[in-house]
Amino acid sequence: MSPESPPLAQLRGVHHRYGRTLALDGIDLSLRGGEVLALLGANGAGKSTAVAAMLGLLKPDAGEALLFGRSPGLLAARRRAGVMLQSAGIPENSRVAELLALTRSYYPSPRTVDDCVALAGLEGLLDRRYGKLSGGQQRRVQFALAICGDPEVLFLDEPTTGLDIDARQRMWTTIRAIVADGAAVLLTTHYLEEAEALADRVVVLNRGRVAAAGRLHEVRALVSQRRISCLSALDAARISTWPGVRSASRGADGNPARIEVLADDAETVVRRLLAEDAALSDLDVRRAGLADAFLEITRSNSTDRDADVAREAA
Ligand SMILES: Nc1ncnc2c1ncn2[C@@H]1O[C@H](COP(=O)(O)OP(=O)(O)OP(=O)(O)O)[C@@H](O)[C@H]1O
Repeated sequence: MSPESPPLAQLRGVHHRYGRTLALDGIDLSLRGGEVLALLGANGAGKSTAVAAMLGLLKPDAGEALLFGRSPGLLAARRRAGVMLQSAGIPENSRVAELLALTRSYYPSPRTVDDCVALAGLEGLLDRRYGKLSGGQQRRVQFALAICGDPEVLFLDEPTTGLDIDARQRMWTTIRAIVADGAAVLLTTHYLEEAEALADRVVVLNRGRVAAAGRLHEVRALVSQRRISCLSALDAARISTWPGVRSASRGADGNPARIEVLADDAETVVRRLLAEDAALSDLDVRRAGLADAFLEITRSNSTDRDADVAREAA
């Protein structure tokens, strides 16, 4: 993937309201071949609305959506894209094999049925009626329908919700293989470890605006905090009052001997920990993960926005 390659899917300055609710407030997004872009945000942040606009399922009030440089409503553009949405609207009485055959028929050069079964984990499910499958099995069928056309762009709206760990890992493996072949994937997820495992780039939405965007490590680096972990008998409540410490807790990983400290100034805090507890052991210091970054970005963004609103109201 090169930053110069033209975007396969794009939103430009998109605004959208549902009645009085401002769902998208000037969003720019672009998705290029060979990358996974993770769209993150709290409930109601605008992720599904952004995906719907990219697919031409809703017409934004302002701005434009482009799929392969064209209107996303055009059949020619849609036949190069695969979609897995939260509400699938799949007929319950149909058998999985029929659903797969019908969806494959929409695409010019679909994957073989065997490939779809292997990639989506549909072994033993082809003769079953969709409505009789478990939630996780239905999710796998939806994934198979999304990838069966061998699409160049794949939209996955919370694809692994309801999947067990094995099924989730398998879907991740398939997504990685599809991207390695040059496709682009737009993924919305509430599982930050999913974004961490798959995404090249991350866009964090907050109240319909882009709160942060960048490569995974750049977004993570927006958070200067470090997570310090060690075995120590020191009092966690007392550590949490030290300068440079955001929080301290004991036994977070189930081990009552372990203390975890979230610190802005890791070096000073580590020096003091070592000075106060000569028996301290198993020290580990790491950059805060995407989950910490996400929380901090959305929290500080909300605070800024609240301040804006308060200023406007004044
Ligand atoms: N059809 C609709 N009619 C009215 N309001 C809507 C509609 N769809 C979404 N909204 C509102 O628009 C905002 C953005 O919703 P959206 O579904 O895009 O968020 P999301 O980030 O996908 O949330 P979630 O993580 O819960 O799926 C929310 O305030 C939501 O209540």
